[in-house]
Amino acid sequence: MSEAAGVRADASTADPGPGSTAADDAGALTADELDARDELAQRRGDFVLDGTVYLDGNSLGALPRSVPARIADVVEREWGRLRIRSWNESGWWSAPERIGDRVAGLVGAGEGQIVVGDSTSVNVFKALVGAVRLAREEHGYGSGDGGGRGAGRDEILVDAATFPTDGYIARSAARMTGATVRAVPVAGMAAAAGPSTAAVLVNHVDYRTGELHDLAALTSAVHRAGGRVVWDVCHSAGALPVELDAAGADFAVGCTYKYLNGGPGSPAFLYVRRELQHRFDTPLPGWTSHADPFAMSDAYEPGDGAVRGRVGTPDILSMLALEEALKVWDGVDVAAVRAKSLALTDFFLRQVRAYVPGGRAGRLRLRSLTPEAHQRRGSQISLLCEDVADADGPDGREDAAGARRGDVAEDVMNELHARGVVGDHRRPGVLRFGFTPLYTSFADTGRAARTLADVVLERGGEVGSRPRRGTGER
Ligand SMILES: Cc1ncc(COP(=O)(O)O)c(C=O)c1O
Ligand SMILES: Nc1c(O)cccc1C(=O)C[C@H](N)C(=O)O
Repeated sequence: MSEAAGVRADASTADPGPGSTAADDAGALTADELDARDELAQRRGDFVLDGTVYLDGNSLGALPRSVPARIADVVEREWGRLRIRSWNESGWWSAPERIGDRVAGLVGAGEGQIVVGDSTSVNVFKALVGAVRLAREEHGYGSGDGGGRGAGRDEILVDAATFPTDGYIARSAARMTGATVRAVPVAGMAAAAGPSTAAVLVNHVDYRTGELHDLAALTSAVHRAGGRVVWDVCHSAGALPVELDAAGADFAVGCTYKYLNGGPGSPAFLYVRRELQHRFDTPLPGWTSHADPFAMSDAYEPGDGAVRGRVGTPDILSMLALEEALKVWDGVDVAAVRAKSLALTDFFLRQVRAYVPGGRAGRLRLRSLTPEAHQRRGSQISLLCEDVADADGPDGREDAAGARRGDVAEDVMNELHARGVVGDHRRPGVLRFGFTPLYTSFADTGRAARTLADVVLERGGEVGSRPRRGTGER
């Protein structure tokens, strides 16, 4: 048995910290025991993995084994031999809605409400402008861009910690619609929504900290204020139950290359709630969203249903890679994925705390930015890693001259990569570890925690001082 696999995750010796929810049955089990009980364990074989511990599926998911052969078939047979016939005979034309329905099942949406295509950034634009236009129409200000200024419903609230692209696009959407943007921390968003709120744009899980926000409660609050809400579910789709329909979400966007494993740059998705679809006034009314695209008419007449979210020709190769990748979800219950995700992140935190007691590793300090409470935790753990011997404060900040000093977290992550543990680093000072329950094992997780401890203790000047059996290892 490897050392990592033999680590006992004993909640009584690890220090789970205030508010911890770690004292569960799993707390007394080793990685091997947890892997033996894991009902998703056999899914790991569906992916191409090597000897590294891959904890970066929240940026780019691993390759499902069946994708290369499917792509070869699409290229050689569907494109190479069937050529133009494939738009109909191979189902290329209807792929955005067909694959949208497959994604729908993973994000709590009924069929006919999701279309796959474009990037998340482009879909944020469609959804946000659509939401502003809808809110204005509902409040009698007309849907004309710019027509709402001063008349009310002229504000877009954006998650203050948003992934940057959402904020950039929101500011452009605001300029186009004559609205203004206000950045608000998600915790204050419900209170901030009011009579001037047209639309609210929120990340379901914070990409930097891994904090999970309450989609249902915030959606209700925005609705009570008369606004419309757009959820960015990039970091929750495929990681935890999203429940778009049940929450009454208006719009949602998400990417498919993270927990859905669609591949680099795989198409994103757009959800428009069924009752709103006929009033969705897209700012990008491309020809493939037309009611009769091949009429090639001068006049735009929007199609019905999810098709209205389309723009131009679908990116078939990426889209069909995604469709194949989604087959790993056949027979998988998202609730089981969530349960395993929480068990993995609990296990990781317990192990790190046991190996680096008090988060102190000589001159380095580790502190979790990810909420302890399960209902507020996504599927990643973010650890702030600072060099406290640095008199000017946390690494990575700008000094008085505006120069960015070295970020010790970046060095630590580079060293983790060199030792076969792949997470990522976000400035300043954040080590991110994403846990994809379909292919991450508890043995992987134990090895990652142990390697992290080795690296920070060495870097912090406490070489070789990691407790070898601090968590009750056998
Ligand atoms: C929350 C979030 N939104 C949007 C994006 C950007 O998506 P894209 O680059 O596919 O447009 C990302 C990641 O890149 C993200 O994490
Ligand atoms: N989309 C990415 C890319 O094209 C290159 C590198 C990283 C990404 C990411 O997805 C980053 C990710 N959204 C994040 O949460 O930081």
